[in-house]
Amino acid sequence: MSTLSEAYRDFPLHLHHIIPLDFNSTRAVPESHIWPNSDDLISSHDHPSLPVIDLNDPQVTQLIGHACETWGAFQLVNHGIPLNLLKDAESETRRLFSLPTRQKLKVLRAPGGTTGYGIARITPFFAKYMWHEGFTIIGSPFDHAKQLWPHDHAQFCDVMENYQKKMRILAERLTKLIFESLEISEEELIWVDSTTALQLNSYPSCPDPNRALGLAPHTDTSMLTILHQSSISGLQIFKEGVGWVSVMPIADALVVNVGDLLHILSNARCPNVLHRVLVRERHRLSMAVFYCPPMDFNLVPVAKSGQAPKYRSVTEKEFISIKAKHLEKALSFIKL
Ligand SMILES: C=C1C[C@]23C[C@H]1CC[C@H]2[C@@]12CCC[C@@](C)(C(=O)O1)[C@H]2[C@@H]3C(=O)O
Ligand SMILES: O=C(O)CCC(=O)C(=O)O
Ligand SMILES: [Fe+2]
Repeated sequence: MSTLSEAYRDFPLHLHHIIPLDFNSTRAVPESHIWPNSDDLISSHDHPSLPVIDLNDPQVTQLIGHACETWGAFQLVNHGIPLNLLKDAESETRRLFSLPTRQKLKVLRAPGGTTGYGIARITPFFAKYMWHEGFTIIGSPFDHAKQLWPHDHAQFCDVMENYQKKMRILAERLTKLIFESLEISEEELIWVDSTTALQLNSYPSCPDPNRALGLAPHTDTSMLTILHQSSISGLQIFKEGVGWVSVMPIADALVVNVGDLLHILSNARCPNVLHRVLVRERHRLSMAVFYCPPMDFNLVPVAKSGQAPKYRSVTEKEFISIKAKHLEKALSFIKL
């Protein structure tokens, strides 16, 4: 097994855990999409906010290291990704989700597949459905784009391929800075064969935003994730001792968060930050790039001197399989 797609092939989903609601023809939130404890969805405002880091800051290594160890996330400015690429990617994302439902269903994710249109993979673990539709790209989106726009797919493909390429370079740069600050020695293997998955997210306009949820609380199955959110708020991260903290959209900034794989590799020094997405009356978009080492990469926890390893070593593919079956309980299976 060598690719991300292959890693998920053994865990096919039922179609009702893939096909989104037809949001265009839904006037009220159906029972299936109403989440209990909706009080918890109203966020408070008097709490610290996520650090904002300038990639050109002379202290950037320490700043990023500290943010990863305390919050497991930060906002990044001056990241070097061309701003018109962010804009183009967002507008291509909008073009995709604006298509009629029957058109989007042509590129529905296969039950054992990873790429294409559908709801979040984590859906089967929750009693309620999320107010969300997604489109996952790994490598070239050509085959799907050609089905969506038989004569007009070049722009979508160019933008999405370029976006992945640039984000991968940024993810590598950030990973190197984090490794340097945590004193994790680099293994060549990581830089050569790492993969990225690009997840386009759409949270349709919701008639009753306080009772629905865009994405249920989850951690990402990645080394790190680089997210671009549109100007509409909704993302929240859970901070130990504080609670749910909203990540306020900053124009042109990127949100970077620690995933499960860096959490393991850092011997739990970096929290794999739990996050969720609230919905709004207005349509919200986001684009997430999941940066993952090669599938047979062996995650060996690197402890600070004098500390014992908290997890046993595990290959990425083994961890992905455990997580596909057990979701948030996955880490308890490798705990020492
Ligand atoms: C590389 C990845 C990361 C995946 C699976 C695969 C492709 C799609 C990603 C997401 C995107 C939406 C949230 C999430 C929780 C989901 O359900 O699908 C993510 C998941 C993970 O982080 O586990
Ligand atoms: O839409 C967002 O702000 C977050 C998306 C997310 O958490 C994900 O795609 O894993
Ligand atoms: Fe996420």
